[in-house]
Amino acid sequence: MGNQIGTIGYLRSYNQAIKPDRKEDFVEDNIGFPCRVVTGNKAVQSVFDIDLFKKEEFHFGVTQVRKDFSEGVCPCTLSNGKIHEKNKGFLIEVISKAYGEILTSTAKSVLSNISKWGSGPMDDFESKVLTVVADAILPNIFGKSATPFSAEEIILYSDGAIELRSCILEAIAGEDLDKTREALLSILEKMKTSERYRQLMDLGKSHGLEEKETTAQLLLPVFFNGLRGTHANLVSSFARLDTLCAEDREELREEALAALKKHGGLTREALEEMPKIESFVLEALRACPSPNFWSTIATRSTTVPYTTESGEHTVEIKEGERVYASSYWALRDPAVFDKPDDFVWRRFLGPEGEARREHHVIFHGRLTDTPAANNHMCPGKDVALSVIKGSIAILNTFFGWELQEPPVWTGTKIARGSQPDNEVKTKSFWVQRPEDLKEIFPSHFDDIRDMTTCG
Ligand code: HEM
Repeated sequence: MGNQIGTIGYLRSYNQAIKPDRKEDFVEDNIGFPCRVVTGNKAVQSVFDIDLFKKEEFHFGVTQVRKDFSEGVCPCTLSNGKIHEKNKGFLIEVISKAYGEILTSTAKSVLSNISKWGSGPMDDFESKVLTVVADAILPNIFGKSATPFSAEEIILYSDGAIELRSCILEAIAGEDLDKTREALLSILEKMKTSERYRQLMDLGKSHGLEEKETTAQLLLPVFFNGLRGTHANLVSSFARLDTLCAEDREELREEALAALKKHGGLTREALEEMPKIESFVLEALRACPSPNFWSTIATRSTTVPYTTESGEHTVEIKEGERVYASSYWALRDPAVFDKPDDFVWRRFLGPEGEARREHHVIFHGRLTDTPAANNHMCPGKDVALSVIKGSIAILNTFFGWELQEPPVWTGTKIARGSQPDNEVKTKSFWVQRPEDLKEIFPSHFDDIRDMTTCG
């Protein structure tokens, strides 16, 4: 298959274009360039080995980072070797500092944003959710900026900073990057005037990074990997709530309410007492993960062993071969997830659910693994899970809504990633259990109570 046909197939059918037959886990394919597509859950574990597979600098699968938007600095995610270790070491420190207050700021962000939403239809609901994510995460990294980062500029910058790979489409005629450039400059200005900018630069220096490199690592890795990644998975998790029956929604609500009451708010102890919320969120992230792939290049010719239902296999990979691993299909591998196409929100409960975390590879590693400077696992795993679980617990417990359309996921829409094919828009939004909301979050109650209440 040629590059052109491969591109058309992938852009048209996205995950479905690489649907596996489950007999072979390293399939030769073309998704705009020749590659091995890896879809088995056990097989992707070998792709995490950074001695065998490296990142293609500046490239994410079918897309590439525009060098003029990153000042020619390769973002952490796509760097290798010693440079990756410096970048990752710095970001691990930045993100672990952000983790301390993440639940307090998540509760504050969700409730203060909701107080501005009103109860009428919200056609821009998804961008409102991005503001929630930005307000929860960014103050823990940059301190309190005089002017907060806006969802609009984050979308403009992160959409424009990435383009289709040049070998796929020579150029997208007439693309207007002026707005992207303006958004980039606005984000940079807010970063530079933020409370913690100097501290961040000093931290970068202690990891051997110059100011330009430190700034670049705070841009794409935080605003694209971090915010857009968390946003896509939160929108999906929110929409999945709509697919549950009323009894199941109530069961999740009761669990969260008891934990929030007992601990007087969204604390780490409270979240630990919400295994059902956690299982629901992990299942939402399994059913439609964002990102849905990892692209790598073989560092040397090698023989990779792997197991499928039909037994033990080996595959010969040549040096320089592109290996494109699909988390979408790895998380739907029937060898490790029973009835993978069904949304089973209790899947990650109990001892069996605990064991299944080993196969939950959304963060580029097992959920039970630890991100480190010498692996490519996501350093924002705990921050992201706290924001998503905390937001879902508050939304489902104290609020009700009706969507304009029921969500549908086909895995065919590249522009939607993990989110439902149809944009999530609300028809109405209301407060429920106002007395409990007042008891647990008194300082937010006055701002919210004017919304229509119910229950
Ligand atoms: C649910 C939300 C998130 C998911 C599913 C996710 C997933 C991932 C995945 C799969 C990778 C590896 C990408 C690759 O190798 O191609 C990655 C890398 C990364 N993520 Fe996340 N991420 C999320 C949220 C975050 C957050 C909140 C942050 C930071 C605030 C963050 C920062 C990073 C960074 C810096 C890397 C590069 C790691 C490296 O190169 O070693 N992510 N993430």
